[in-house]
Amino acid sequence: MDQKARVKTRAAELSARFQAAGAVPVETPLLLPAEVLLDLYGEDIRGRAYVTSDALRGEQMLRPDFTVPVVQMHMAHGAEPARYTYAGEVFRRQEDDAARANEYMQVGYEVFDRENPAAADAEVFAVVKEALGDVPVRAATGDIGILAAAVAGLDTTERRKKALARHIWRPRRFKALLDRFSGRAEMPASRAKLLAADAPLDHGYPDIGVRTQAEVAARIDWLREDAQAAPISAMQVELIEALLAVRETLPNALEHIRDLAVDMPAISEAAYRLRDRIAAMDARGVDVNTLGFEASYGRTSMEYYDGFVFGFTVEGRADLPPVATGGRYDALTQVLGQGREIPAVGGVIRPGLLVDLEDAA
Ligand SMILES: N[C@@H](Cc1c[nH]c[nH+]1)C(=O)O
Repeated sequence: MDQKARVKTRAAELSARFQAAGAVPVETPLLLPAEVLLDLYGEDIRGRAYVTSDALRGEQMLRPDFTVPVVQMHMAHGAEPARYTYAGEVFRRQEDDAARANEYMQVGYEVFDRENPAAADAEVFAVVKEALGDVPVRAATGDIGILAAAVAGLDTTERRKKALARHIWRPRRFKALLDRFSGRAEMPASRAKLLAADAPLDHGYPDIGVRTQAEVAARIDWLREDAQAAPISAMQVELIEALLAVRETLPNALEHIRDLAVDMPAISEAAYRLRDRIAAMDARGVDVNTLGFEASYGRTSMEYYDGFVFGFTVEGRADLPPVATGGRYDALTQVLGQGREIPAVGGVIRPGLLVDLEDAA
């Protein structure tokens, strides 16, 4: 059998497994409206989606994933609770590694259930893990909700918190902002000059940039206002950095995070959710004592994640993308829900990688 046909067969097996776990098979269009949906993925995918124009329908893109169209479909006419599975191709441009596929299959499992989010997290993780069988993978878990709560709890202006929350996904920019907001980094001379000028927009040459004068003025206003705000305290910065550095087994991570929560009460709720998730995973037979938790895990993937995140990577093969990934995306259901929302979590397996690994075994 040729390789593509084998991958399809393997995908059908995975899909059958997910159906046996309670999921209903669904299909989504290959072409999606880019103007409405592309921003929901965040910067990485926005730069990597194949977008084309259509005179009648506006910008269209080749499906970069299934989660967004499945959420859209569920919010339009799905009954609750719901479990879905899908199998098909997704498309993402590769920027630096031509050897990586720009078109590959995903088989997914998504749970929309408001009853018990911790149990749903554990269910998705366990179902995906079991479907991976014996291939030598290493699992990592994280929680975007803990980071978001820590940022929301900072003692600083709303705008700064918003800026930091937006940059959770870009660790270097996040760090640079934190340095700036805490006064650890000096303001660059060029900016100091800009903020000091009376009429910074009267620069004497035509506007050729992508921003309008009004946008530039608004940005300068915010930089001025920000320059007046009190710095974020050194202690709060240290707490955030200590949190970002948490990287140990789940039970140890929980303990560590609870310690941090003493000085950072804003993360207490999220720490309870982590505790409940660990208990739910344990109840599903996951060996939580050896499972890793990295607070920074998932900070470079889909920007719709806002809670539990996980991935399975191939042991000793850092060159390969993860063979399975997933996470919780409660807020996405609200964005696409037109007034409705439902907690939701899911994950995908790449059957193409699985076939390669099984061949190599
Ligand atoms: N859609 C995600 C995986 C996922 C499914 N459900 C939740 N997350 C991806 O393609 O990376």
